[in-house]
Amino acid sequence: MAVLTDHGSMRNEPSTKERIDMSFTELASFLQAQTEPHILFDREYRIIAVNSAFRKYCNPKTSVIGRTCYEVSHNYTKPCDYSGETCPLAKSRHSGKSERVLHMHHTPEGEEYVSIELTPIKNASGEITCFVEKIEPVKIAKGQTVKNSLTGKSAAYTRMMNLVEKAASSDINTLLYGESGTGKEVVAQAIHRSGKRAAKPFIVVDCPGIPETHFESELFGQERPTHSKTGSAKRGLVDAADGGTLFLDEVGDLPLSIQSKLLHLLETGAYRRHGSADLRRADIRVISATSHNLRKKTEDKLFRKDLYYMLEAFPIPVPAVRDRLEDIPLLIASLLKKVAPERNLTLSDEAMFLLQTYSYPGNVRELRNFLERAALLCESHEIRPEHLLIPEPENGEKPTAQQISPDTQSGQLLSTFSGKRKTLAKMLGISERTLYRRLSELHEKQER
Ligand SMILES: Nc1ncnc2c1ncn2[C@@H]1O[C@H](COP(=O)(O)OP(=O)(O)OP(=O)(O)O)[C@@H](O)[C@H]1O
Repeated sequence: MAVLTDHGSMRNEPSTKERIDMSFTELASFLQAQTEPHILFDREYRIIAVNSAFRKYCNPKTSVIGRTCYEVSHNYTKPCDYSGETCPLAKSRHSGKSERVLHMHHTPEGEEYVSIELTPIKNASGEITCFVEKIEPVKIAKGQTVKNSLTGKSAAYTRMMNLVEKAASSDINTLLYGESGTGKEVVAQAIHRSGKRAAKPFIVVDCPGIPETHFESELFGQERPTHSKTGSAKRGLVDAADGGTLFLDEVGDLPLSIQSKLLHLLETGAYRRHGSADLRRADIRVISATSHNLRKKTEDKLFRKDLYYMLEAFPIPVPAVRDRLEDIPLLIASLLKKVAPERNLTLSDEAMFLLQTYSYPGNVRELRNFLERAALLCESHEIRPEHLLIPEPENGEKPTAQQISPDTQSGQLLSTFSGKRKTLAKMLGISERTLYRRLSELHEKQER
């Protein structure tokens, strides 16, 4: 097939058969011509070749050839799926097809999310001989763990990040739903900051916090009273958000009387200040959040159906902490930088164990509270269990070795616990030898 090259001339694109017959050298030369970072791997995760764009992106101090992708990109000693992440190579080896995933990579600027497209290369007998990986940095999540932004690399959080990235590239009405404290406002801010309205205001409407009698004037503004000489007109939040984003937090609490006016604004871009007949215009993007079942509210006639469908054009579930337990160590690191930036606090293995086995009904907010309190109570550099004041589990049960399976909290803990295995065994009430046996059983189950 003839295709147009970057320089405007025509060249022949190799047929599928020719591609399959390509030697590694020819593949490496193909990669070199690509503008995005590309890597060529063998089946054992070892890097065979990289292009110049990859060297620029990764800026390695020593050669990466012969090293593994998980070591170079993640500083891991084992493939990503052993560390609780999705591994595109393992997926592609299994499916025989191209796989696309969002991953967090180590780069000279810190950790950043990248979109990975991995294509298996097959020989003439149809066997996969190597893989080509294309890496595209994702703007939305740049510098997640170091900046005041989104933190997480679990499967549930990565699924959300994929949607967040898409929402940020458009102006579509977005509804974030998830339990209280999961970080819906943080996600809304990230969408705003990564979109084309980033330089314009991000205005929060705290729906439960505004009394119904004041809602209209707060949201749409108040005209100057006709007979008043002293009073002045008041700008509303819609006006303040002009050009930017209006974030409707707990939108289910929006009074019914306001819902029709908001619907009119969303449909026409026009609204009236309270006490005025003049139409005003606002160019806003709306992101809403709810921790309640909004659909149920529409069935109970507490929320207008037409407004619900308008607001939920692009729904994004924000996962609860219990559905992304492997993110806890990352969240702790990120939150400690916020709550005690000067102190370089660390956690004892026992404290880490407690935080990784708690159920978090209050989600990230609750984790943040534990750490804020611990930072106050802890006078040294190490947070210990007595500084955390974690409530006892309601049923009084501590995790046991018997509960360890890939989908239980203890199973997750085994894969992600960052402290010493000796402490973990002690906290679980088992010997180190049993712990290692459980761990290898777990890996075997995950491999299948
Ligand atoms: N991914 C994250 N990384 C770091 N901190 C986070 C993250 N998500 C949430 N937080 C912190 O958790 C707290 C709660 O976040 P946020 O207010 O966004 O949650 P919410 O879901 O909007 O809560 P609510 O439903 O109660 O309004 C905040 O202190 C926020 O800084």
